[in-house]
Amino acid sequence: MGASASRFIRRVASAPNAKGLFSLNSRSPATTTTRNGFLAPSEPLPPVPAGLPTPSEGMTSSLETTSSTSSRGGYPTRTGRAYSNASAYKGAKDRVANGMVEGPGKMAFRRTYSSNSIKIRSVEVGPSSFQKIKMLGRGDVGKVYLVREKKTGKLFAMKVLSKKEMIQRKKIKRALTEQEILATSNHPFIVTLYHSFQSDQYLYFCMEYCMGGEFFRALQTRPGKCLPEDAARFYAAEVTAALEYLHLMGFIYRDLKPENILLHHSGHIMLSDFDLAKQSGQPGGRPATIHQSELNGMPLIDTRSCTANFRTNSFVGTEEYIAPEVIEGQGHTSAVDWWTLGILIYEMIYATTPFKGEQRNDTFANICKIPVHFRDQPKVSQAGKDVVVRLLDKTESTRLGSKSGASEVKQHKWFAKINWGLLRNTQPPIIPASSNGIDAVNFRNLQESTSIHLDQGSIIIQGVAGNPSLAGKVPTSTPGTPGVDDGMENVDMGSLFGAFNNVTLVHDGEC
Ligand SMILES: Nc1ncnc2c1ncn2[C@@H]1O[C@H](COP(=O)(O)OP(=O)(O)OP(=O)(O)O)[C@@H](O)[C@H]1O
Repeated sequence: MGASASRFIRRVASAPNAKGLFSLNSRSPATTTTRNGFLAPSEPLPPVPAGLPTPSEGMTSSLETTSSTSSRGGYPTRTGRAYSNASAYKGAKDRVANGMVEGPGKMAFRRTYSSNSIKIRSVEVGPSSFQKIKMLGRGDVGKVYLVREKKTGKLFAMKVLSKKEMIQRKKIKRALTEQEILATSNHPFIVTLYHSFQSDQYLYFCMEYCMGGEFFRALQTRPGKCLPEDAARFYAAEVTAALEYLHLMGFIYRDLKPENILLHHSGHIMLSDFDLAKQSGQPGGRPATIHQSELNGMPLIDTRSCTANFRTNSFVGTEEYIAPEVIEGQGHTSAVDWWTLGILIYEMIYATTPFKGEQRNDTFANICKIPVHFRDQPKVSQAGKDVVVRLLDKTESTRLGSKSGASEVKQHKWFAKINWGLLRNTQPPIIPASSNGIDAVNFRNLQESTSIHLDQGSIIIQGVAGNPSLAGKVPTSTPGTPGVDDGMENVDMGSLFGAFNNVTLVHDGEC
């Protein structure tokens, strides 16, 4: 592997810090099918109804183990992660408008945000409903496959996580968190979940297939491995819209990096990999408050208030993207996501992250101590440098976004050219190579030593996820015994994975 490639390898580390455990990580992409079209809700959100529950205040600390990560199949990666559960976003979804938007020369459908936009049903498929086509990516405890649903012929990305690995690496909570976020999110820039279910050995996430592959890989193939400032601004804007939505739902993402940004075939982004995300203690988040814009007096949603006063101590993230307050073990808030946005913008423009050191400790020391430095080339506007400096403010309380969240970031002058309401109708700077989907031209060729056979898995209906009405409709098996070996015979899989919901999610316009 070349030097430039190895530069991107983030090893995930596990080492206790002052107040919590510490975990770093890496990634790769995969997803599927289309829904009715594409468009994102980055326009100002309507006021939040009063009376929504408020989160517990004060500091919480979560203990999380970590994994180490290197490269995936020879493809550079980095690190970070966390956990959560299911009914969080309904409130947030209820707050947003929906509709159909007409863009220049074409019409696209916007995902809707009404409470009716996602219908949750008992799971209607199982592993054997799908035919495996190829492996798209792999992570610490799972693999992501391009699959075709036998009945409909539709393509999906199927993430398959090994229960045994999750137990051994203490990653169960993370999988539950990921499921909750995916199952409740309804945003054009967040990867869509269609089904989730479990067999005796695996958890399955059947997701939209992001045919454009990893944004990280797209960056690697650009001249100089970077983007012109205008293009960087476009992707930063889409990421900001996605973070705005997550914060509104009460989630802190905590693992923004190019490897976790997938590209829809249209070229728009789709955020993925939510196992490091953290729920702010309150399902649905805390009610947003409204501020008046200092620029034009318009009302602005304060997404910061949705996670306000929630601090967590987990040491998670990707080495070069970790915020100073995480390293220093002070606990952190949703402001960490604005820090990572600053690193992302810098990396998109300069093809490197700003604080990268020889060793991990050098990187951490740089993050905490040295100011961000801008090279002479490429030339970057003053506003571009300013937004990076403001996002990379080492003092969390004065960082851009720390007062009122996304609306504050969106108002920075660097984003003045962005039409937030039409972001989804804007032509993305990179249009992924077109493909029939099956050839997965935007993915590396990965070989797997041990293959997972989808036909051999039967769904387990159990715990809170269990639905008696499904008995007899899908093959079931007794949790905890068959196929689980190597000292796992006595592990009560039923209780460990009982909170993993077997569901089919029907999105607007689908049936
Ligand atoms: N929806 C998708 N569409 C296309 N490719 C995808 C999709 N989801 C994941 N992938 C591919 O699979 C790779 C691994 O996915 P992901 O990072 O979600 O797995 P993971 O097991 O959580 O990994 P990690 O250990 O880094 O958390 C991605 O980098 C990407 O290449």
